[in-house]
Amino acid sequence: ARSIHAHLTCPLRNLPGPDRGDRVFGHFKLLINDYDLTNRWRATFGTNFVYRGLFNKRELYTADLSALKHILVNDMIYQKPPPMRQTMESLVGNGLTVVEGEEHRRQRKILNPAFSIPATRDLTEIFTQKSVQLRDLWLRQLGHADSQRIDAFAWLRKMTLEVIAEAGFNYHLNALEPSGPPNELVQALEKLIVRETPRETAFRFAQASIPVLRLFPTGVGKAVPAARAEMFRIGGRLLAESKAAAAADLNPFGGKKAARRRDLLSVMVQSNMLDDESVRMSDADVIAQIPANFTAGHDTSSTSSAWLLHALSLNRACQTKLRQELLTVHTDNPSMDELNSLPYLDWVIREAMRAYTPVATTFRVAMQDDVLPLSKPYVDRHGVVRDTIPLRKGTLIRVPIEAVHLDKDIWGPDAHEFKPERWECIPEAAKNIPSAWGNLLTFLAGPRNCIASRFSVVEMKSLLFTLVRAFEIDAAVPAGEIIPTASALHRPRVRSELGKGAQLPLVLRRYVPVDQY
Ligand code: HEM
Repeated sequence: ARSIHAHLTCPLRNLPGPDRGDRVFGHFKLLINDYDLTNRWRATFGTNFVYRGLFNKRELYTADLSALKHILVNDMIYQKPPPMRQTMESLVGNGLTVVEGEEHRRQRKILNPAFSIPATRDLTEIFTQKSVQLRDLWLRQLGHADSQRIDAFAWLRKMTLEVIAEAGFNYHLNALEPSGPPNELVQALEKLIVRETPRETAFRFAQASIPVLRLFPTGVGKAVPAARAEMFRIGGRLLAESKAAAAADLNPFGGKKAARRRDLLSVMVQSNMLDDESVRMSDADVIAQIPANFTAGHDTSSTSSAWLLHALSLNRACQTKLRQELLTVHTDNPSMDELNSLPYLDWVIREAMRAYTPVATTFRVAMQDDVLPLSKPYVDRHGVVRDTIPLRKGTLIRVPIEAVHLDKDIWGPDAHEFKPERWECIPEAAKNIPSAWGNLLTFLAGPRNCIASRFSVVEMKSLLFTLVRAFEIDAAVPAGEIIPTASALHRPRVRSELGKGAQLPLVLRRYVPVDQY
């Protein structure tokens, strides 16, 4: 009776939106199969609408900038949804991506120095080294041929995994080494790439609300224990090594001082040696940061870099202009400051992160009743104009990052086009987007923004710097053939080869300066 009453009096019931969906799945099955569905609903119902989640429960979509700002800034009220947290927690333990409230603030304070400007400056050498390694591997594949087709996404996955392992935890993977033995961590992560059926995904979500269902793991749930055990075993070993290195560094009789280690793990270990208890973490919590950052940083980085190359492959003029700028730098190993001094490189990255948003969606749940402010009023199902959205505790909210990036009211009629030059003078409306970087929601905003935004942007700059100076990059399939996956992270795939999963075929040619022909 209580749930029927809650349904009938739900404050979202008057919002516009699609007809109620399946009795059990609501619109859930449609949403996890169709990457464009919410965009079409948005075009029909406007900036704020209601749709149905599992068990036909009403969920809110809002792309209103004031509402989004309110949600993202008030992290104590709006938290990650239990199914999202539960899957992550079972995998990574209590790392930064999982914890909420005061514990999140505490962990974030301890981890922030590892992602500061000086720390990123030190890590740039690793970004460049790995980019050069990838460039040389591609050159070797090209051999004496005029051109070579590659799956750039598969290579970028390996390269970004190496970067995060080394820059994050001083861990050497050799994932880019084609003839090397298989690596234990790569194998652990691969165990997690499980293709779930929509039914299995729905069941996993239902497990968050109905604990007894957790006795029956399926899909990802089945793969998690083995992968988690492996990651924590490796994490424990890395922590022991990092502690030994820090101790050797402190010991005046320990012989030659170890080179100062800047990786994330070393920063945490050093912080644990300070007297201030508020910046100390237990060993278990330190170890939990390793899988937390691997999972948060690996797929996102490879996906973002893939879309960057895709954007350039479709825009030869922009690629040439970028190459001209990059060739003005007379070194193969630019510093972070040299990379940051290249304006066109910066525009290209911002524009690719806008036009091809990697993390397209995230979700929050209201932990208490609240009222969302709106920057523009909306008209409800009965024709009444409303200027706020009241919410009940437990309401799930879809944060449509991609929709904000492609909003014609914000970016103008050419919002869907890739035009780096727009960053010379962005529209006033774009300055109202809540943001942690570049007037975009790529790295979200507020206290839970991506801790590694600086790290990721410099990594992408290093990669483009190295690859665009060496290769001319073309699309291997017609433009409309590359579409995103329907997941929250939009990986690239080929429309006519969906069975192959995520991939990005590209054609490479060695770049030869005109005067060397
Ligand atoms: C271009 C690549 C990346 C993109 C687009 C990206 C995007 C994001 C987004 C949108 C969030 C917020 C998710 C949410 O709260 O719902 C996030 C959080 C996070 N990201 Fe990234 N990320 C990237 C790379 C990385 C890397 C390389 C690392 C680690 C080295 C990393 C570590 C994290 C962590 C730890 C959080 C949680 C922060 C917190 O809750 O305080 N990310 N990222």
